[in-house]
Parts: sequence; C-alpha cells; structure tokens
Amino acid sequence: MGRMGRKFDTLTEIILIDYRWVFVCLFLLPISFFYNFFYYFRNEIIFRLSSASTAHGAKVKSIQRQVRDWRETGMNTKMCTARPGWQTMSFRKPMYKKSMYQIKCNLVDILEVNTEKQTVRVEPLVNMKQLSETLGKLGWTIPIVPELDDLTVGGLVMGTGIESSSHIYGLFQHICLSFELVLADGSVAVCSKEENSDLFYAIPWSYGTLGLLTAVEIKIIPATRFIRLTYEPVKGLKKIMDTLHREAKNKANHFVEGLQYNLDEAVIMTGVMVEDNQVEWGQVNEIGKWYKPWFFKHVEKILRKGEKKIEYLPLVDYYHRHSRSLFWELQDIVPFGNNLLFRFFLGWLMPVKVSLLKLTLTKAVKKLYENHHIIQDLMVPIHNMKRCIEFFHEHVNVYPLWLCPFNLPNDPGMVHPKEKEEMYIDIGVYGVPNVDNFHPVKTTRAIEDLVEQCDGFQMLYADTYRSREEFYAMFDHKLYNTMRKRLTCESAFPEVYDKINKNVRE
Ligand SMILES: Cc1cc2nc3c(=O)[nH]c(=O)nc-3n(C[C@H](O)[C@H](O)[C@H](O)COP(=O)(O)OP(=O)(O)OC[C@H]3O[C@@H](n4cnc5c(N)ncnc54)[C@H](O)[C@@H]3O)c2cc1C
Ligand SMILES: NC(=O)C1=CN([C@@H]2O[C@H](COP(=O)(O)OP(=O)(O)OC[C@H]3O[C@@H](n4cnc5c(N)ncnc54)[C@H](OP(=O)(O)O)[C@@H]3O)[C@@H](O)[C@H]2O)C=CC1
Ligand SMILES: CC(C)=CCC[C@@H](C)[C@H]1CC[C@@]2(C)C3=C(CC[C@]12C)[C@@]1(C)CC[C@H](O)C(C)(C)[C@@H]1CC3
Repeated sequence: MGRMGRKFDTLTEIILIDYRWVFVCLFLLPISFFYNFFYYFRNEIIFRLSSASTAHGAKVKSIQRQVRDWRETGMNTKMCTARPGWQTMSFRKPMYKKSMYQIKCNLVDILEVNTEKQTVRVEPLVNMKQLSETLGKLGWTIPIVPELDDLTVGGLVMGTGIESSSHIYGLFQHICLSFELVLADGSVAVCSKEENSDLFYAIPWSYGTLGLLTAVEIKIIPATRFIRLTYEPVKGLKKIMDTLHREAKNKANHFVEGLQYNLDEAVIMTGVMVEDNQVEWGQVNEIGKWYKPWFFKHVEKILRKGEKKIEYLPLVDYYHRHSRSLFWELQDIVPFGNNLLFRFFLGWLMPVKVSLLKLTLTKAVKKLYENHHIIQDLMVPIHNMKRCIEFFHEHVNVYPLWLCPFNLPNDPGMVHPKEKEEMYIDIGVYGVPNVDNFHPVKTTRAIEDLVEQCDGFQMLYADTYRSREEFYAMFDHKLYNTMRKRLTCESAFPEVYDKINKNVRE
C-alpha cells in the first residue's frame, strides 16, 4: 500500500505511478535540459541584436488581423489565446480552448530595458528565467520574481504572482506600470494609472477576458549579487504569526518567507540585499548548485538544530530556491531526487519542465492527484493566519506549508482588502493529505468557505470548487463588469468564472 493507503490495481498502474521516475529521468530530464539550452541561446541572440522591438509592431498587427477575421467570420465562438493547455503553469489543462477561436500570439521577447526610467518592456510570453537572467547580467531585477522558471509575464498579469518581496511591493500586478492590449473591436489600447486607469485596474485576475495582452512595462530595481539570509526557527503558532507580521512590517527586510513543518514549528527567513564588500565569504552557500540539497530540506535541518543561522546566498540562487524541487512536489515524482548520489550525477539536469510533466500525464497519475492530493494557495489577512492553519491542520495535515506575507493596497479591481491597505499572507498547501477523511471536493469547499469568511482569496491556477455566486462573493466584479460592457467583451471573451471553474479544466 502506498501513502494514504492507496491500493495498487494493475501492474501498469504500478509502473506508471511508482516508476514514473524512470520515465522522468530517462526522457523528461534530458529533453528539458536541451530545450532550456536552445532557448537560452535563441533569446540571447535576439536580445543582443535588439531586433525584438522592431518586430513587435508587426506581431501586434497580426493579432489585430486575427481579431478582425473573427469579427468578419460571424463572431460565432469566443476568443482565447492559442497557447496549448499543457504549456501553462496551472494545475489543470483548460478544456475551453478546444471550442474557442484561438488567437496566435507569438510574443516571446524582451523589448527594451530602460535603466534611466528604471523600466523593462516585455512581451507577455517572456518567462521568469529569461527575464531574471537578462536583467541580472545588467545588474537589475524586477522587484518580484515569482519562483518557477516557466511562469510568464502574461499569465502573472492576467492571474497573479507573489514572492517573498511581496510584503513591500504587493502582487505581480503592483509592479506593472502599463499594459498594451488588443481589444475586442481589434483596436490597440495602452493603459496605466494615469491613462485609461479603469482598464488598468480591471486587467489583473481577468484571465484574458478583457482583451489580448501584447506588452507590459514593469518597474526594475538595482540588484546586488548576494543576499544575507537569516533563518530563525520559531515555536508556537501564535509566535510564528506574530514574528512573520513583525518582520513583514519591517521594510529593511527585502525578503520575508516562512516554511512551517508542523502545527507548532516553522523557520522564518528574512533576507537583505548586500554589496560584495559586506559578504562574509566563509558563510556563502550557493544553494542553486546542482549537487546542493533541496532548499526545504536544508531549512528543515536548521529547524532540527533549533538555532538561528545566517548565510549569504547568490541572489539568483535565492530567487529560484524552490524551482529544482517544485517547492516539495517533486518528492512524489522522483522520490530519491534529494539523494546525494542522484544530485551529484543527475542534479544538473533539474528542474524538470512542468509542461513536459503535464504533457506526459497518464490517467492513473491524474486520478491519484484528483483524490489524494491538494494544491492550493490561500490568501488571507495575516491576523487570520493562525485560525486558517489550525483548520488546515485538522482537515488536510500537509506540511511544509509555504508562508509568504504580502501587502495588498486598496486599488480598484477584482482583488482588494475590505477597507484599507492591509498585510495579507499567502498560505501554500501542496502535498498528500495526511488525514482519514480527506475528500477533494468537500474539503476544498470547506477551505474556500473559511477563506471567504476571512475576507481572503484563492489563487486560481489551482482547483476551485466555488459556484458562480460564491465566486462573485470572493472576487469584486464591479469594475470588471463595467469594463466588459464598455469594451463589448460579452460576445468576444468568456467570463473569468467560465475559464477557471473545475468543470472546464481536466
Ligand atoms: C507522480 C507520482 C505522484 C504520486 N502521487 C501520490 C499521491 O498523490 N498520493 C499517494 O498516496 N501516493 C502518490 N504517489 C505514490 C507515492 O509517492 C509512492 O507510493 C511512494 O513512492 C511510496 O511511498 P510510501 O511511503 O507509500 O512507501 P511504502 O508504502 O512503504 O512502499 C514502499 C515501496 O514499495 C512499493 N509498493 C508499495 N505498495 C506496493 C504494492 N501494493 N505493490 C507493489 N509495490 C508496492 C512502492 O514502489 C513503494 O515505493 C505518487 C507517485 C508518483 C510517481
Ligand atoms: N509564484 C507565483 O506567483 C505562482 C503563480 N502561478 C500562477 O500561474 C499562472 C501563470 O502561469 P502561465 O503559464 O504563465 O500562464 P497561463 O498560460 O496559465 O495563463 C493564465 C491566464 O492568463 C491568460 N493570458 C496569458 N497570456 C495572455 C495574453 N497575452 N493575452 C490575454 N490573456 C492571456 C490566459 O488566457 P488563455 O486561457 O486565453 O490562454 C489564462 O487565462 C498564474 O495564474 C499564476 O497565478 C503558479 C505558480 C506560482
Ligand atoms: C504561489 C505559488 C508559490 C505557487 C506554487 C505552486 C506550485 C507548487 C504549483 C504550480 C504548478 C503546479 C500546480 C504543478 C504541479 C505541482 C504543484 C505546482 C508546481 C504538478 C507538477 C504536480 C504533478 C502533476 O501530475 C502535474 C504534472 C500535472 C502538475 C503540474 C503543475
């Protein structure tokens, strides 16, 4: 019997599920490696030639042409992007793509880095790895670099993005300065806080249902090569909550994150960017090197020792600290991935591409995840953290938990605090539930109810079981509906709910 008392039915199931690592190691890892290698050089050449911004105009025109074609051919179905479902970083594949009018958007390049204005202008399919590498070489970074390499700017704007610098900068949309879109009538619109501000505030969390994004301007800040990271083991749930809140309010901390290992124990990490001359070289830990242990295992060791610890980490390694192990999700797929020998000989092939895992997913594994796995990011005001974690402990009992405080300004749009700017926390629950009565729908719904009572939100890349009315109660649709009417979106794009509910995802 496997974890959670799973019984094996057939030999094929045993091979497909318990020996998935054979397939992952022999095929997916090498393919991921060569794919990354090829794209690295392709992007480097385009960026050096500065050819992207000249080509951008023609790409936008091609999208406008496709939208006009859609209008001329009778507007029979609604539009979405043509990006295949297996490529996205969301948990499920969208089923709506099959029946909709797909707009091809080959928008994969960085258009301009302007260090005077401190901005970078990018196309929406630029991903986090490409952006952080390009900016890093120039000594800059975007203020929030969401973890996983393949997350795209478009997906992060239309959904949302969060990282351990979010206690200062907010969510990914809050570091965006302007959006360029092709609207339902085929025209191009640019919006920012100053220009077309209604549209600007309506875009985040709209999941591509107000227009097709073609460019985004994002703020950049100077980057150092190293950060000083302090690990502090903390005992007691109330103390964990209070420590996180205190550290998040302290703006001298550039990064704040918690990893909780059981109901009572967590390690709170605070990071500060430091210049090279402030680095104590004896305490440098290059956690990004292929042979290093998975980050959450490294932190767990510090917890077991029970002593505060300070280390200096390369900034890039820190940004991608959870990438190699997909937070702690890879341990179910390659159980020996953190083994020293494996790391030493094959670690350099990591991380496996999420898109390839999705592309090669079998029914048996899908069923396993459906019934014995939870993946949720729940965002609640930080003072509700204790209540939520106690509830999760009783109903799922999954550890580690990812704790990431973030500031939520009171801007118009889908997601804002009840009254005024407030410190929230994202609680990431990823793993195999350790309780007897876990029921994917009932348990997730109970969690969603609690989050709603706490004035919180659920990230929509994962499963949501909200009904339409419950979804409206969680996300403020006032500005969104006004914009849908004004831009004649009703005939052109589905509503957000029709793109994210469980019935349209497989
Ligand atoms: C992609 C992927 C996703 C997974 N997701 C989940 C999940 O969501 N939920 C979940 O419960 N498990 C999941 N598993 C399975 C889980 O990771 C394995 O069961 C795990 O490797 C074994 O851990 P265990 O503690 O259950 O080991 P034990 O139960 O102690 O078993 C040890 C080993 O014996 C073998 N074994 C156990 N029982 C049998 C059996 N009846 N017949 C033949 N061999 C057996 C297995 O190979 C196992 O590795 C997943 C596996 C993969 C590859
Ligand atoms: N650390 C973090 O913050 C993490 C965030 N995530 C989540 O992952 C998702 C991002 O994944 P990613 O693979 O990048 O994005 P996806 O391809 O999943 O896109 C997400 C949504 O954005 C829409 N969209 C994307 N590009 C455009 C565009 N150019 N024009 C119009 N709509 C667009 C998509 O519409 P369509 O369906 O039409 O393609 C889709 O509805 C986000 O939802 C994010 O919250 C996941 C893990 C970590
Ligand atoms: C806000 C933050 C930090 C979110 C982190 C979310 C990650 C833990 C998520 C994003 C994509 C994600 C849902 C994914 C999976 C695990 C959890 C991931 C990595 C896996 C790899 C689990 C195994 C599944 O069979 C499958 C391959 C479909 C998915 C793919 C996406």
